[in-house]
Amino acid sequence: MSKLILVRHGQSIWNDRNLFTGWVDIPLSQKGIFEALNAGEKLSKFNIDIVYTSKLARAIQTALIILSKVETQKTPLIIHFNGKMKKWSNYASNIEPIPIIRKKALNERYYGTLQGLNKKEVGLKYGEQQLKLWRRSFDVEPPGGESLKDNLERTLPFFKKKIIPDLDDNKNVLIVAHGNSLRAITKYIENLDEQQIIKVEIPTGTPIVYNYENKIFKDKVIL
Ligand SMILES: O=C(O)[C@H](O)COP(=O)(O)O
Repeated sequence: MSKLILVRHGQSIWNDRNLFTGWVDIPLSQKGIFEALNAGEKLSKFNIDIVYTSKLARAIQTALIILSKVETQKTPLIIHFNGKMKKWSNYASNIEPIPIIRKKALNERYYGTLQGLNKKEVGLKYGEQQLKLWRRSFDVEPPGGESLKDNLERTLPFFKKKIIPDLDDNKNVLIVAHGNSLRAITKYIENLDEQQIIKVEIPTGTPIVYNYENKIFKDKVIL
């Protein structure tokens, strides 16, 4: 049996200001740093074998803070896949690494021209109903951006191709990502339909743990 742990990054500076963020690469707020530390404390006794994050700083920052709290002799190691960084930085003969793999597939949903706008002001300008459609419908795209369906179509192939095999290999996997990329994964592993996923909210800095055995996700616990 293996474990899958999902964590949405801690609060970012733009979460705090209620701005659409998407792919804008905003770091954690002070509260977000505390949330990440708190998540790390909750996960301190977990034996984490591999970590996946998005390419965005708020997820990477959260993952590194969590790993600073995990009690292990292993060494967190950010994996680089290109050029000299690949050749020169992944050398780790005497250490047992916890590889940290950063992938665009796990990025937040791209919010298009809404990025940087205040969510409340968008609601006042376009109406609450439109705001809700842009934020929580399954397949309505925000202007120039990705719907949850689009997000799911880039996140799930990666999840199935790379992360499921790790779980099948009995590795305990931590994914630190975003509200919508984690909703996409949740839809798949909990077998939710398009109506059910609309209501799912993923809180910041809160570990969600599943046991995985014989291709089945079970025993969900929110820490
Ligand atoms: O990108 C953002 O603004 C948030 O991280 C997620 O926003 P949402 O809850 O409006 O989808």
